[in-house]
Amino acid sequence: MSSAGSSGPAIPTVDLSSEKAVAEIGEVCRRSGFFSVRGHGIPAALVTSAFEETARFYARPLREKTEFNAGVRSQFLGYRSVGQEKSTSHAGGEACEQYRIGRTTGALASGRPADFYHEPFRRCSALFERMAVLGDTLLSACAEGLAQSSDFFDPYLKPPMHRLGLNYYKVGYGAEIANTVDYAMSPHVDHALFTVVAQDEPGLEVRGADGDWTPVPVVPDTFFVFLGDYLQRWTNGTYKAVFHRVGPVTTDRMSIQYKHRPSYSTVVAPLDPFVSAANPPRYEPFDTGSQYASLLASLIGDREAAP
Ligand SMILES: O=C(O)CCC(=O)C(=O)O
Ligand SMILES: [Fe+2]
Repeated sequence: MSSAGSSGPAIPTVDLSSEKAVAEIGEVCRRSGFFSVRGHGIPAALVTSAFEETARFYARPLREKTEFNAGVRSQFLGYRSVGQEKSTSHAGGEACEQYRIGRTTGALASGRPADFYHEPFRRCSALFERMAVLGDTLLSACAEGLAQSSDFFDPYLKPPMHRLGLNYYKVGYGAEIANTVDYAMSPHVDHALFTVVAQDEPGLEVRGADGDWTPVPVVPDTFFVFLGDYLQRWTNGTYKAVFHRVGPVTTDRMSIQYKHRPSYSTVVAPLDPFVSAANPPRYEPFDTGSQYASLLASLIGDREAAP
């Protein structure tokens, strides 16, 4: 395992093409829950074209972007305008424009099909598919790192509800929505097994076990991976979920975040191998269907355009 990062605790880098990768991932998920990956096989040109496509979308006039508005009927796929997502830590909103692609579930009444929301994002959709394969590889390694079989989590991902997020942080967006904090996205833990991030400019920061924030550098050909709530909950805290935020933005910035997620309505609670009389469940069950959907509705509201 090598290290990258100019300040704060070093960020370990795992080379996925190495035989040691599985052991390293297991170790780092217990220790801090975050690491960089290289040797992942996703072409740099695909990531570059996904960023270019994202920039082209955000350069469109607002009235065109709002045709793709996220809401209950889109199952929160699509466009979230600046500040539309409320902060969980201050009175304002998140100082960025956002977009989500992913599949919908038949368990909820759907309006427009997911294809409609993917239409402006052909390259990002191709990247999404590659990320899902990478996500499966990482999840197998996470399982093996827990001394379980590589397919241990597979029954909970049939079908998965992965998401690709495309965020744009323009300088001044915080002031535009009268935020009184200087960071651009509030500290939070993701509702996911883990998240894989590409940034075109630095800005992402992660909180370590010591409570200090570490900036995540932009390193060519690497992605940054951090664990979310669901793996911490399933493993009863053996694996660590990572608080993260986006600091003050001094240069326009984009991020692409891939969230590896279980199927709709999976109830995530500490699993048997991680619970005993000496180690009782430390987390309540969380329903990734109804509980997750009402959380999104409370944070994002419903601005979906009429079909
Ligand atoms: O922009 C980033 O780097 C991270 C965004 C994020 O944390 C999220 O969308 O959940
Ligand atoms: Fe996040």
